[in-house]
Amino acid sequence: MKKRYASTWESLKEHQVPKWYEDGKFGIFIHWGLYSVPAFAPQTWELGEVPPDETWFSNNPYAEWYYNSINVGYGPSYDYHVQKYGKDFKYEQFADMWKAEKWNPAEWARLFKKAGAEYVVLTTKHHDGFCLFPSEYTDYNAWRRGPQRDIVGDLTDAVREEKLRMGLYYSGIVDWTFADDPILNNEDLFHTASPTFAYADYAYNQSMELIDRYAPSVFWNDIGWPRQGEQNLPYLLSHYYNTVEDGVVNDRFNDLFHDFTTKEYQSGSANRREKWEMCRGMGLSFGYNAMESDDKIISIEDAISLLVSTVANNGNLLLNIGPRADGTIPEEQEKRLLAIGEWLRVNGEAIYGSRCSSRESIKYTDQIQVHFTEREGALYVLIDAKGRSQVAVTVPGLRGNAIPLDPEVDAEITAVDGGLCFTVKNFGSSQNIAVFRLN
Ligand SMILES: C[C@@H]1N[C@H](CN)[C@@H](O)[C@H](O)[C@@H]1O
Repeated sequence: MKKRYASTWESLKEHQVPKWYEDGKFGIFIHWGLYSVPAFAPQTWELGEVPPDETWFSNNPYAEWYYNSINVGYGPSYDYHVQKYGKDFKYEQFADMWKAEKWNPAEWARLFKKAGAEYVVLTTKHHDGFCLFPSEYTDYNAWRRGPQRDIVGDLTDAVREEKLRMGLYYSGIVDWTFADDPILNNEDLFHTASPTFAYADYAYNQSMELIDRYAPSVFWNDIGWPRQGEQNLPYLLSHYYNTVEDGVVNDRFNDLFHDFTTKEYQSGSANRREKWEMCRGMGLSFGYNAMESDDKIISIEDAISLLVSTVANNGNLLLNIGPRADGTIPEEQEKRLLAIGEWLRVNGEAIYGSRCSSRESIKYTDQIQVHFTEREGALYVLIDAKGRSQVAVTVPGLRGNAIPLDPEVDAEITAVDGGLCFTVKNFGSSQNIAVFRLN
């Protein structure tokens, strides 16, 4: 019998994180929109590396923040805009330059499948207010302008064709088509955040549109929810769960409710006792930044290391791609997705469907860490030896027979006082992260 949720916080708190989300572990985030046309941001810091103050916001590395970065009227993006497009060029003009002329949603979905992802989360409306779906509440959308397609619907169909889960991102509290005072600190961010009841109703109505039309498996709200619309949330969320029984929501609803908590780069905190998700771009930006070349984005080894450390601590990794305006995925991003998929094809037994072990990760040095996961009664030992071709680590409290999941891994495991010593002489194709099943 399908559970019905009442529009009360008490009823919503009965919602459990669905098994697919606990098991899935790895998702692909996609930031695509008008900002993909200029595709520019200075390469400065990771979120959380510096305070969210004027220095951050006037040198914002997030290319999807291009509107605000030029709206502040100074800084690298403003200078770039004036030089490339001219002082009088309005951001809204990008709506007729974005054509997505090479976009093939089925190709994207096949790549995400090969990458080993279990779910996808696409921006439906980012802070700039441009919608990637035919909203009844604004003509500022990809059906009427630019691509003249239902981007959300077309990608949802393609993703589900590959038997992956489709999630939708919505910028709940920030929409620069309603309020666009320049943002130079977090106070501005939450003040500027569309301070009207009219906007609160708009956000509620568009969220209902997204739920009723696409039934997303993830409703990924960003930054917060309009204060004036907080009283709408219990109904909105109960409607979501009554529509999408195994749906999940994140923790960006003004700390009022969540299924899982979120980290973003170095910002946010993770508690291994509850489900959380780590999101980041491959470089410093979520939207495509044409300045971010192959040597400026996360290495394959570090991406897999992040996946392993996140999963071992009860998290999911939502790794972002920033497609070009024409609908192609930059080769350096595709290369990383395929390499992660390759690693998961060999070592995924320790990842998918696993659960956090009672054994906490062990950090021997900055380069050498050992993580643990458990699945179906087996313990998995994941040895991450960043940048090393060989390694020998003693893991306390282990005994028994350890088998490498990758037959190309050349390792010796010997019983020593109170533990097992793993001597890995060759990591094979496993990117310096060797996984062993302990029976
Ligand atoms: C996933 C990221 N979330 C931040 C807000 N923390 C956004 O400002 C950013 O553009 C991106 O969408």
